[in-house]
Amino acid sequence: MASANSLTASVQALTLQSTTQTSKFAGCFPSLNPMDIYREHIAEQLGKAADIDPELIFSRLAWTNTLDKGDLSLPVAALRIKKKPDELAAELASKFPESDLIHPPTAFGPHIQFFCKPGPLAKTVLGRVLTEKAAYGTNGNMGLKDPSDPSKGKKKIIIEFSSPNIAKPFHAGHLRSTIIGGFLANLFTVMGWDVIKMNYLGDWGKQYGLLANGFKYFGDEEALTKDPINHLFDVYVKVNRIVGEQEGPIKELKEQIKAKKEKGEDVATEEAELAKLVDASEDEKARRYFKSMEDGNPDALALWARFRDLSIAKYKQTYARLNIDFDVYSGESQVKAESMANAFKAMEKAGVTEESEGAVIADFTKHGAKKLGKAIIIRKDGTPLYLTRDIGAILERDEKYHFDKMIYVVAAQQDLHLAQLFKVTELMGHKDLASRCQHINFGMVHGMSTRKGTVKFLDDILRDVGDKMHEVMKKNETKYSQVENPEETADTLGITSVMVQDMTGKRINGYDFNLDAMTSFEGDTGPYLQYAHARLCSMARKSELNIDELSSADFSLLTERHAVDLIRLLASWPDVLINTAKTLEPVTVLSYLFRMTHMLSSSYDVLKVIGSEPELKKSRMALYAAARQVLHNGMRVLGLNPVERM
Ligand SMILES: NC(=[NH2+])NCCC[C@H](N)C(=O)O
Repeated sequence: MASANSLTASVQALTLQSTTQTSKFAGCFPSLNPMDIYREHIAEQLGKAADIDPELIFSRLAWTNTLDKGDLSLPVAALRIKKKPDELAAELASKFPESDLIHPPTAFGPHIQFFCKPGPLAKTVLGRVLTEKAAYGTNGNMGLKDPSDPSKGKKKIIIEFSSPNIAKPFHAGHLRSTIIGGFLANLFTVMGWDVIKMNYLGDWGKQYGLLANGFKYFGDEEALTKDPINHLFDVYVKVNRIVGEQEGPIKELKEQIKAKKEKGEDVATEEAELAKLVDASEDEKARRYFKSMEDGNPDALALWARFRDLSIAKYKQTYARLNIDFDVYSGESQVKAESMANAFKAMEKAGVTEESEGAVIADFTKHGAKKLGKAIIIRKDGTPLYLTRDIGAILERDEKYHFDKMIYVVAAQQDLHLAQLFKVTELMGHKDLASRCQHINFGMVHGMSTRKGTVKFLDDILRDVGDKMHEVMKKNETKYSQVENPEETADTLGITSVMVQDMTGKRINGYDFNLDAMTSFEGDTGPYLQYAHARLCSMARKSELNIDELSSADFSLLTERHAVDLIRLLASWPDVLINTAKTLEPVTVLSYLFRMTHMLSSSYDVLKVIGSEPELKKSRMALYAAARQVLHNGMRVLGLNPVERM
């Protein structure tokens, strides 16, 4: 399983080996990243030939988006030499000495394009992929506090994601947060960070009172243990219906009182009646119940804790299907009153808060942040709010974990909330803490529902997509009969479909949840990606070669353009990961993987394995095995489970 924990092991093995082999350039790891061998080489050679600081050249060498632009490119304007860039590029290109590693470079406008010579590249890249396996592309040095002194340890990151609300549906926003957060956790893990995965549950508030009372009327012990999430939701819906029914008469009576008062009539009877209605209402009972929780009533807290524990146990099962396990189940309930009180004092002292109609508010417009408006910090009745808890929590986490970075993966609908949280933190005097925090947001998903109805629990969605994939698989009888565990494979393919659809665009773009589109084999979909992986696995089986011995193949036989381009693409995988650590976009990885699958599918006819001479067969199989490995590594970072047959 591609849990972040198993990824950690791959990273560590390689990092240890790389620290013994360092480069004179900062951030250059030739033993981890083949392209760094080339960057180092170009920087030194060009530096010497043209008398330019090699460090400057090294830091300006960029990767390319398409292979026709070279393997590395140097935008010469960045060298800050007073000459027309086009002329300078031509001049420097001509000065570049003959090299074993690089073809004579060409100037293309203001860029110099460098193309690697295929022979040595194939040897380095394929050799490494086949021996480093899951560790190829990882870079444990990126997460070190001090890359020149590993004994100082790793940087620590908290990634808070998923964070559903107990007893309410797990909606599309939580699904996206789960997918993106899981991906970020894997990404930072392969970059050598110490990652803490945190789930901040919506597990506190008046809705709990409602739920607890509702459970007295509609609860069923057996149903609760069997399927807590669905049962609690049922109870929640039923008791909410009563709340809805009671609202009408209360509202009516309030209007009557208002009208009578305007006419100057006596309303004593009506007011007494209203007080009675309100007092007996579920809403008021819920408020009282929650108050008893806040006051520490042991019975109320015990019931709440049971609901919470059962829900978490169930969530864990669902997360496991997505290859995710959390290190910490925190939640709104876990924020200490003391932390909120301390935060409140700090806010008061810093002049962030003020009184307004009995409540305490923060008016950001007075603190140079017009767009953030005003926010209530403490309600009129003295109770804290969602924002207040987040303020307490951010301080607690800072104290407890001493993190270098914290990411909140939350829908763009909460942009204002997180901006307010970070601003308050800064204004309270924790500017440094605020600067270590980042909101990773994302757009909305429309129309997420199952085929049978609109129930929006994650399990239902995953089951539905899995069923659909099962139908698709059954259509190919011969293949279907060879799949060992078709149900499990269908489940994996379904989950892949959902996740790939989610990661196809930039995070901020919303999309329509489209069951037919995501489960199709046409286009860049999850099933297509899995198919590409399964096909490479099948090729390895049919070749009857020993995959562990392929690194001894003669790579110089791989001379065709298709082979060379594929190797060049495999060479860039470590750079793709480094770039992803900057964009923090799953699509950066995903589009790389689809580029590879397209290249593979156009290679099969040209680079045949079966039927080729033994040596050629072996070297081509080595190429495909390396491609499979990188595909596998990329899918694992995305949180996908690559299948071997389908
Ligand atoms: N620290 C936070 N506020 N995280 C986001 C929590 C999301 C919240 N439970 C919701 O469903 O809307």
